[in-house]
Amino acid sequence: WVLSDFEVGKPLGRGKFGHVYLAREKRSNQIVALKVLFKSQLKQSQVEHQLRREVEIQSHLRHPNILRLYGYFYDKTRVYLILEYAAKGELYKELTRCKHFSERRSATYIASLARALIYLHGKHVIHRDIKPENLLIGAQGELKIADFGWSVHTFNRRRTMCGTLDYLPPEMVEKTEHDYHVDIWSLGILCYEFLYGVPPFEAKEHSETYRRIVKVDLKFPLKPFVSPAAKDLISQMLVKNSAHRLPLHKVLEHPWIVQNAD
Ligand SMILES: CC(C)CCNC(=O)Cn1cc(-c2ccc3c(-c4nc5ccccc5[nH]4)n[nH]c3c2)cn1
Repeated sequence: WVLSDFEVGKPLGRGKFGHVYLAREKRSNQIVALKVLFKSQLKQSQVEHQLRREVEIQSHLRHPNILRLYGYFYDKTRVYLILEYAAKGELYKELTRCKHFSERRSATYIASLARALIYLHGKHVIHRDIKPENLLIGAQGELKIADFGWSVHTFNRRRTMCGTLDYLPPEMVEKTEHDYHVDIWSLGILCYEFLYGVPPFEAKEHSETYRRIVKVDLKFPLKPFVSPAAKDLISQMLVKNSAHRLPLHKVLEHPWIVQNAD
């Protein structure tokens, strides 16, 4: 691929390492999201090797709820990633607009994320940044995990450096070992945030958020009304001991998911 294969359109978003543009591949007329990364910035952040590895992993992932990486190319100064275009944009903007989602919409999203995570764990890939900022919505309203953070493999220092702490599980806050159970914790946080519009351990100060996470200080507000079944599922995922968190296949069998997910 070369840049002239594409007709580049409006910017879709700005990431830490570069911008994403709407683009059309001229021969096929296929609409894509073209992410442009500056080599200079990659070099100074020493992420070139990590980027190469993530591109390698992502290009082999095929799942309806994981944003596709179709390919990549580079020129003298930039690296270009050819990504799937998600026609209905960023999920967190939709969540902000709606304040919170219905139980049916939340359960449908959680079920598709659980299936995507089962697929990823089957490929020994954990720790996707599954917070709202990293989720996009496809043309049919389906959820797409768009891993902005390149946190595909086991270690991922990125999250603790910047971005929200709300999604960190106790074992990460306490800097102990962590494994794929972290994704079940994050799914529980996401389910809570879909239903209430805010993450469960949100606090003004980081130190207070940390304290609430390690204590699993889980409280369910009276408003908006959320069914006991939904609270039951969240309570089985936000468990301090990672081995006791509800396994992903059990999430898909939970009554709240079975009764509410499309
Ligand atoms: C290291 C590499 C393999 C990671 C690859 N993944 C990423 O770079 C993550 N990433 C995805 C994007 C991204 C951002 C926005 C979109 C969009 C999109 N569709 C929109 C519709 C309306 C308004 C905004 C939209 N953004 N579709 N696909 C995207 C893809 C940016 N970074």
